Amino acid sequence: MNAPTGSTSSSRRRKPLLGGWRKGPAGSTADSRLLDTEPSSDFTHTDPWRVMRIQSEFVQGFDALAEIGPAISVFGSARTKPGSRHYETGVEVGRLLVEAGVAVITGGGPGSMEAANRGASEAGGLSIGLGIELPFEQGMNQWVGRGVDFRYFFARKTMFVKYAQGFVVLPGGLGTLDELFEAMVLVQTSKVTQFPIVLVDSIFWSPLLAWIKDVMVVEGLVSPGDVDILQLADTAEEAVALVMAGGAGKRVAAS
Ligand SMILES: CC(C)=CCNc1ncnc2c1ncn2[C@@H]1O[C@H](COP(=O)(O)O)[C@@H](O)[C@H]1O
Repeated sequence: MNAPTGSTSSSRRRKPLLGGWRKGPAGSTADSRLLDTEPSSDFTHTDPWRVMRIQSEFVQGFDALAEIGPAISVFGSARTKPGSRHYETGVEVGRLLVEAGVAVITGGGPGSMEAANRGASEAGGLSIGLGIELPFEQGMNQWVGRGVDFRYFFARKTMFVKYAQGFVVLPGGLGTLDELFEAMVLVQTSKVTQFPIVLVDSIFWSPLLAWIKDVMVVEGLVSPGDVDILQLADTAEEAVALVMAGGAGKRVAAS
């Protein structure tokens, strides 16, 4: 990009400027163009505009969550129904986490997310939902006390990790596995440390763990030690005890 004068000489060629001024129509300035009424709103669908929106999601998330104190993120199926075994375990996990002194963060949706928010809210704790815009309108579950809505999965996923000191993962589908494997990779690559990941319900998770050990480890695709990134629990009590043995428990003890 040229310097503001628009001139370059071959003998003293200027370095390209990052973020240099761009010449607009004659007689216009950045200010005047900003204040002009746009003839069309198409610009709001361009990538530079999206970058601003993405940036605003991070700012909004940081603002909402920076001061929540110790917290644990709870993941699990959007499809479990109240009264089902997995839903009731989720309620119990939410309640016990609050009793252990931490805030509960979920995806803010239905099913096991709602269950964990419900347990946290009924126990009088901070119940957080990080909602995601989806093609089918869902809305935040009614047990979310503090909600933040996201358009972009990746911005939302940053918040789950950044503001929690561990994950409890209830049985779930693709969304739950996506969140679980992202966390595993962050631990495997030391992007996060002291970050317990606790899977609840050995009947549900054992086949996946067996496949990791018997296929991935045997083929040399992951290290035997990578399996230890995950801990297995069968009850809400066990899960909360394991997850609180990490960074969240230390923060509660220190406060
Ligand atoms: C009934 C239905 C599909 C509702 C979707 N509504 C949702 N609202 C918020 N987060 C969601 C939703 N669906 C998936 N997720 C994300 O993916 C996980 C659940 O996906 P799944 O049901 O396991 O695959 C949750 O932990 C959540 O973070």
